[in-house]
Parts: sequence; C-alpha cells; structure tokens
Amino acid sequence: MASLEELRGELDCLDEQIIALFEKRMEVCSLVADYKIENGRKVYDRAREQEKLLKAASRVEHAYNKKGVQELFTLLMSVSRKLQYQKLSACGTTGRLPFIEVKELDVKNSRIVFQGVEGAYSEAALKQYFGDEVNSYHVRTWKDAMDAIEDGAADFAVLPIENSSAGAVNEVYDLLVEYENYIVGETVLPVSHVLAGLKGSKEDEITRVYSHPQGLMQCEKYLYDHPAMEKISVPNTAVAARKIVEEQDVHHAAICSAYAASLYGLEILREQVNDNRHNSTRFIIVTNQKIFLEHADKISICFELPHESGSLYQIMSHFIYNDLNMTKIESRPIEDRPWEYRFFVDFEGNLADGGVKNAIRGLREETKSMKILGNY
Ligand SMILES: C=C(O[C@@H]1C=C(C(=O)O)C=C[C@H]1O)C(=O)O
Repeated sequence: MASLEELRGELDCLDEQIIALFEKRMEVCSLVADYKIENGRKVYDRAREQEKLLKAASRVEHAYNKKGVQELFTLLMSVSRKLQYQKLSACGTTGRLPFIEVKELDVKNSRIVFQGVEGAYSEAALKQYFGDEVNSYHVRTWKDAMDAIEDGAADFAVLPIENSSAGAVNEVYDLLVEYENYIVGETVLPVSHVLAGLKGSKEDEITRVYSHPQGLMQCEKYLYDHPAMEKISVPNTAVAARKIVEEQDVHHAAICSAYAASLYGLEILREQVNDNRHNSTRFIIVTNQKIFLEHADKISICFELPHESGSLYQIMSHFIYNDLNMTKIESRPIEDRPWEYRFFVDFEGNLADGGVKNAIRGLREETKSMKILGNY
C-alpha cells in the first residue's frame, strides 16, 4: 500500500492541474462577460447551467461522485457569475437603481401617522425618532397606516417590525411586500409593560387582561403564573388601557406602558410584567418615495427562490463575494403557495456603494421578484 506521503503527493499533482484549469476557465468566463457587456446579455443563464450540471453528472460513474461533481460545478459557475457581475459593475453597466439619495428627511412640513391611540408604543417611537413637535395622528390598523402613506394622507408612518423577545411582527413584513412604500429610518424603543387597573383593583383579583397580541406574548411567563387572568387581544396596548376606564370593572386590567396607564388615570398593579427585562421593539419609518439618506448603512430586501435544494445557499454567495455583512434573515409563507417562502434579508451597506449595486444586480437576476424595501 502507498504511504500517506505518496498519496498526498499524488493529490498535490492533481490539484495543480485543477488550479491551472480553474484559472483558464475564469479567463474564458471573463471573455464571456465582455461579450455580454457588448451585447447587453444577462449574466445568469439558468437553462445553460442546468444543462451543464446534468452533463457533468452523466460523465461520472458513482452516485456519490455524481452529486459531488454537481456541487463542484454549481460553485464554479457561481464564482464565474460573480466575476461577470463585477466586470459589468466596473464598466458602469449595472444600471441606476430607482432610489434617490437625500441629505435629510423633510420632517418640518410632514404629517406622521401611527397605529393605535394616544399613549401607544408607536407614538412613543414616533416621538423618539421625530421629536415632540411634529404633526402626527393615529389610525386603527397597520394597514390603515400603509394606506395613509400610499394615498399621501401622511408623509411618514411609524410601524413596529421586530420585538427582542417575541420576534418579527409578521403582518408588517407582509404589508411591506403588498405596498409600494419604503423604509427610510428605524428606531429601537425600550418596552416595559405594566399591569394597570382601576383604583382599588388588586393584582390577585384580576380575572381578565387586555392587551395587544404582542403585549400578551411578551408577558407570557407572567400570565402563565397567573392562570386566573383570561387573555383578551385588542388592537393596541393603549386601547387596552382605555377599555379599562370604559368598563369600570375592578377585575379587569390592561398590559400597557406606564405612560398609557397614567394617560388614562389607571393605577399600576405590577411594574415590569414582561418576561425579558431588556424587552425592546424596533420600529421602522416608512414613506411612499424611493429615497435613502446619504449616510444610510442598512438595506432591507425580500425575494422568492425556486423551491429546490441549495437555492438559498447559492444566493448567499452574493453577500460573501461582495463583502457584505448580512445581519438578519426571516422567511414568511407566500400567499396561495403552500410551503413556499419569501425571504427577508437585512445587510449592511448603502445603495450608492459599488459592492451593494453588484450584489443587487446578481440577486435581481437570480431570484424571483426581488424587492428593495429600503436603505436606512
Ligand atoms: C459563463 C457563462 O455565464 C454564466 C456562468 C456559467 C458557467 O460558468 O459555465 C454558465 C451560464 C451562466 O449562468 C455563460 O453564459 O456561458
């Protein structure tokens, strides 16, 4: 039997040949890119790649190697595409993105909408981002807020997108797909819930608790430890506080902010009922224009992928090859297509950066219905 050293020597020799061939292959790919630039052709040719994979598999004998050679060629072609996108980008053929850079948001002359009633966390987030002096009003649902932006009834909307303990606010993700509105900012609001009731109410005599579903979720442990409290969802935590005043029942309480409790003259029966002490919610600022601030450093996109093994893995290479740091990924079911998903990705960068444009070009070609949700 050959020694390990001899076998490794043989591998080194084979690898040298693979490396030389790889370099030759990349040179040809570079010429292909020149041809595509000259003739306005797309980089990605899905049919050609599928054909090559089938052919590669047909040329090897064992099932294990069939899969292996396909993986190898998938990667080779992906590296080849990345080089081509870079060449296209370098010669300015990546095209202009339909987003306009602005120095600042025109807040002074704007109306800002939030969901809920006075005292809602969304209102606190609005004040945290825009200050106390802005012209704001409220609507009943998140969809109403999106409509107000789309119609131009308001210039900006403030919507919760993610909570540090309960996770993504799914409905808002879906609305970002449905509406032609774009994210231009974000703000993280520390969220501390209290149990609030009428004067004279006692925590251990409460039989019904109103809150927003997110509020109920964020206080799951507390509510689990108080099984006598029936949980009832209402559109907003401040609506819950108002309901206690309307019902005048000492056995009913609301989970809301201390600010909402004081606004509606309620007594705090228990401070900090949220499970996580560092509970906070990230809110996005949405508008109906495709604009981004010059110092924006985070991009949100969403896309669909073919329902096949490895497609997400392939797509991730656009972030890796362009040195982009992906900070978040979520998936949501696609309406009317059971078990198919739309992905939402956040990554660091500005739409004016070369690497970002390059990645977006590749993502646009290789995903189905990619949408830029905003740069902020
Ligand atoms: C090189 C090309 O561009 C891409 C890369 C391919 C490859 O590396 O073989 C094949 C098809 C294209 O998606 C080409 O179009 O031939």
